[in-house]
Amino acid sequence: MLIGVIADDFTGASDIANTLAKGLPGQGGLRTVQYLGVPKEAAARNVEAGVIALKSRSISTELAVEQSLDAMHWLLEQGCQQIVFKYCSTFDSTPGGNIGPVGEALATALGVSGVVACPAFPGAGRTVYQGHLFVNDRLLNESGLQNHPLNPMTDADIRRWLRLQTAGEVGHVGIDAVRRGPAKIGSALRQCAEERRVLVIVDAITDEDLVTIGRAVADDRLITGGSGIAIGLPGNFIERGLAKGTGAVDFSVDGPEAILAGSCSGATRGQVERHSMLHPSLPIDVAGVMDGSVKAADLTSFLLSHTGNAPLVYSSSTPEEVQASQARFGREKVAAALDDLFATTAQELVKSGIRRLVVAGGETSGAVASALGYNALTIGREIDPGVPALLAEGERPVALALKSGNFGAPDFFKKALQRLAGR
Ligand SMILES: Nc1ncnc2c1ncn2[C@@H]1O[C@H](COP(=O)(O)OP(=O)(O)OP(=O)(O)O)[C@@H](O)[C@H]1O
Ligand SMILES: O=C(O)[C@@H](O)C(=O)CO
Repeated sequence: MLIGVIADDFTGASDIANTLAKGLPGQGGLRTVQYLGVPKEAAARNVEAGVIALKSRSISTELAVEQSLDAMHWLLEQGCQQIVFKYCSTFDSTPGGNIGPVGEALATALGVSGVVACPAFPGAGRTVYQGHLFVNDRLLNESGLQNHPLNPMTDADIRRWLRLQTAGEVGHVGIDAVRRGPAKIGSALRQCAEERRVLVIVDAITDEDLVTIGRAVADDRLITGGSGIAIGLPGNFIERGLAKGTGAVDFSVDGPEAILAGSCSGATRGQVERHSMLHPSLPIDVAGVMDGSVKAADLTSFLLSHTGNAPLVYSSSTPEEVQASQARFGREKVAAALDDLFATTAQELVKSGIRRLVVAGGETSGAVASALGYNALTIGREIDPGVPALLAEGERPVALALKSGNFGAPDFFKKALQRLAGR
């Protein structure tokens, strides 16, 4: 294993696994596997990039640091030369959140400083300019992310947001330095290290900027960012003859299908609206879930009775509805109840023979993937930017798409089911 990634949620892990497996056009990517939590056993020998999916974005800082360090140790034991800490391209975290503390703890453990922190993912509209994060043409705090159910993002200046979480000062390398090339980026990062700035927000607006940053950090032990930061990394190893460039695995799994959407993000709500016009779809009554009158069995029987027609169940709601439920039942309680519901539903679905499963939302996907107990998922072809097809191998293979809330085209659900079946 050459590159080891510690991802703070499940869909984020799939996202960066997709980038590593895809690589750059004409160059190829790395043979990549996504692990659900820190594996107990050694990785298979042909794995070139290992991505450990944690569920550490919204847990206590202490636990997030502990789990991330465990993951780092396992990855180093597998031979990794480079560790990447993957967080959300919209920098999802609270002011007391985990990006800063985990980044600093990994840097201390690896004895490094002046470490890149860059959430840019231009393919999904996320760019960093003058230390500010944009989603398409909007500042982060005006992009809809200010209404996120778990971590409302209310400041687009991610230097300032990160500084709320870190022990030390945060550095910044602007786009001018990035455009002057790898050597300039390297010297700017070294300067930050000399000033004892452990984490350094680096501007990036295009994929080319990210490739340039990738070249600048070819020999760095630690890199942090969104999936975009990995665009240039496979090439460093392929060019040196250390990786073969074989990348994503082609597979197809046909059979009964289901879609579960727990994300309330704008893109998912659009996908739900579009899909439910033409396919059997069941909205989840959140109050019913909270009083115990809506159960997993209700969701399962709906989905199983409509297989063949791409059935969907969803809790996705508008920001106003989410706020009303949270005010009535408590933010954590309602999230836990829904995550549990989706997890149990997924277990029952797979037991009943579902072979293709599409899940929308990072927390929701985490709950589902943990409940299904898959240890390792092979990375297949990209469905939409940031979302690969995943394969849980075994006697009865199950193909999955774990979609970040804000990812995917409006017709994502249908497209994902087709891609999983190799169509
Ligand atoms: N109707 C609802 N009311 C309140 N909370 C909800 C509702 N539907 C879902 N939730 C909770 O909101 C959270 C949504 O987070 P999730 O990570 O799944 O989606 P997301 O944040 O859009 O995706 P990502 O993290 O990939 O960007 C989950 O914990 C889920 O249980
Ligand atoms: O980086 C992103 O936007 C996604 O991979 C993600 O982490 C959303 O949960």
